[in-house]
Amino acid sequence: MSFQRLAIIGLGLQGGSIGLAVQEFLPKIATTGYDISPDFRARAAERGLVHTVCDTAVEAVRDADLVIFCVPPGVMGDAAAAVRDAIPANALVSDVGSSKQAVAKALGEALPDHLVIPAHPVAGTENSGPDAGFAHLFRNRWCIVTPPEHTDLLKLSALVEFWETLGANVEIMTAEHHDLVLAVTSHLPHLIAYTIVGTASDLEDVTQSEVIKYSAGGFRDFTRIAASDPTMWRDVFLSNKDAVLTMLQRFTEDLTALQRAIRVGDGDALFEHFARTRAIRRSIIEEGQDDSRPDFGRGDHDGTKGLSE
Ligand SMILES: NC(=O)c1ccc[n+]([C@@H]2O[C@H](COP(=O)([O-])OP(=O)(O)OC[C@H]3O[C@@H](n4cnc5c(N)ncnc54)[C@H](O)[C@@H]3O)[C@@H](O)[C@H]2O)c1
Ligand SMILES: O=C(O)C(=O)C[C@]1(C(=O)O)C=C[C@@H](O)C=C1
Repeated sequence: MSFQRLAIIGLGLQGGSIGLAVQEFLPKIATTGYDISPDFRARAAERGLVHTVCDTAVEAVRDADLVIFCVPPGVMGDAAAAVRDAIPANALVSDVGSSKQAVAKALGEALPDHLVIPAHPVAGTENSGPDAGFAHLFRNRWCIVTPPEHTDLLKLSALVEFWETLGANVEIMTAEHHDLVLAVTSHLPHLIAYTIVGTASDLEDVTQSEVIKYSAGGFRDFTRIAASDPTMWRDVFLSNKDAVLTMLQRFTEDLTALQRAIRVGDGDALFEHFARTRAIRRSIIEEGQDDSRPDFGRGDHDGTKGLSE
């Protein structure tokens, strides 16, 4: 089976990118969309993020055979509950939330009579809103699908094919495993970036604005991450609390070990650690997952500038 009518709820970075990607790679699918912000709906229509921007969510989902919720994790349940009676009974419901157990629970409770197969494209930028989306966001990125047990295999494979056609490499895992893995690969790095940028800013009396002056170095990379959407990231940390706290505990222990190595002058320990992490970075690049793309997601709406094929 393949989908014919997609409804996207939330027309920001993710929703907008899905809308544009579908128009480019799955042009036979008719797309409708809704965003809670009237200004964003107007902008989404201007940019043509979907074929039809609707004034209500009910209108957007009414004829859909695939509905994807692209709203912050904390409002997934409310956004779904608002359209419970309007989503056709045989439609597949999915989402793009960055945490999976809490979002799956919220969607399941809001839509007890619908089939929900959650997903998470591990692809994004620090930008948000209807101007942030671009069609190639998912190209060569992972999309993790976390189906419930005993799910409809036909619909699952249609969803996998959908994401693959948008350019993603799909991986299937449990929501629990997803949340643990993403806690360390995505959520913790964001927490660290938010922390270091905040700390540096708090220290401005000491550094006399040198934070800004010298931020062309490694610090600049942290400021990009720390510019990510506050609403979304508040919700990610609250909705993946247990896994994040587990990983934070481990991280703190490792940081303390490095702190000790510096204090006692254990150069070997520091060198070994840094050599290991350098090798990790190089293996990521060898696997073709390097993301140091010039202009990646920074307003070119294409994301391809500077990309070598
Ligand atoms: N930003 C990333 O890098 C990234 C990557 C992968 C997944 N995600 C996930 O995707 C989802 C959306 O994130 P985004 O980056 O597109 O955020 P975004 O802020 O760009 O877009 C979210 C949109 O949802 C709208 N919205 C909020 N509440 C709504 C409601 N009740 N009904 C309809 N629209 C509503 C907002 O107005 C906004 O336009 C989140 O769950 C996030 O965890 C984000
Ligand atoms: O590149 C970025 O700006 C991102 O933060 C993208 C990123 C990530 O951590 O990798 C952020 C959140 C997601 O849910 C998925 C992707």
